[in-house]
Amino acid sequence: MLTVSGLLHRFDTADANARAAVHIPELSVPAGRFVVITGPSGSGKTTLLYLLSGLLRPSQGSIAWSGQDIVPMHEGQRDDWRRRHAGFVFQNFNLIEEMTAYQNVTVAAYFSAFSDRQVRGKARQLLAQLGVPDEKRQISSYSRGEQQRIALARALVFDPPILFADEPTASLDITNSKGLAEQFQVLSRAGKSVIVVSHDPVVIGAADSVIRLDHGRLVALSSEAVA
Ligand SMILES: Nc1ncnc2c1ncn2[C@@H]1O[C@H](COP(=O)(O)OP(=O)(O)OP(=O)(O)O)[C@@H](O)[C@H]1O
Repeated sequence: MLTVSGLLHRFDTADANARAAVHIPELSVPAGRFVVITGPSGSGKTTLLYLLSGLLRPSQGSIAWSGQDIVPMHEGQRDDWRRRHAGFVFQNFNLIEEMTAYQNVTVAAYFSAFSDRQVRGKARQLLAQLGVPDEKRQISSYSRGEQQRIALARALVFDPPILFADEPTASLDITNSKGLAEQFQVLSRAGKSVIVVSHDPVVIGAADSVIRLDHGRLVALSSEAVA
């Protein structure tokens, strides 16, 4: 369960009258939902995603995941919270070119509490499940759709309860976009909270709830799941 209260973020901290990039008085989302954040360019979508995932600390307000407010946490505590709770998928995949698919999925294991064996098994299982050929070749030789699925496998390797994605289908064709949107549905049905910034009608159409922003404010909610 996500509960947001009095959330406000200004990038220009010197000017108290500067327009807030994000201002959301109240929002709550039950756990295990596939939620899309959409809206025009500059409306605050990425800023909201970064706030909800603890990558950015708001100027004011609280952001509680399962009752735990991440805003008062020190940076190290927030890093630790993210490691244990969140996976990320980005528009440009952010994969390491010189590594294989499997190495990309397992690279963060060095910094985790998981055993090598657990991570190795999970990585192979995810690559197989997502239909990515697990071969010893460089990332650049994989198709864009395969690269995004490798990035998804990497985000899921520690089995986080929350998945964040920022425009994950922006460089995919319609078939791969549909495939990824279906994966998000599968993950949310399995109990994960999936929070995705997207303009893509395919992704928006697949979501349980849609949060529409304009000038940093929530202007529409598509479902009663979000209140
Ligand atoms: N680091 C920053 N410093 C100052 N202003 C910022 C910063 N990051 C974002 N902004 C501003 O905050 C507002 C919201 O930006 P944000 O990137 O969240 O919008 P968006 O809806 O994700 O846009 P797009 O769809 O174009 O990616 C914009 O006016 C942007 O210029």
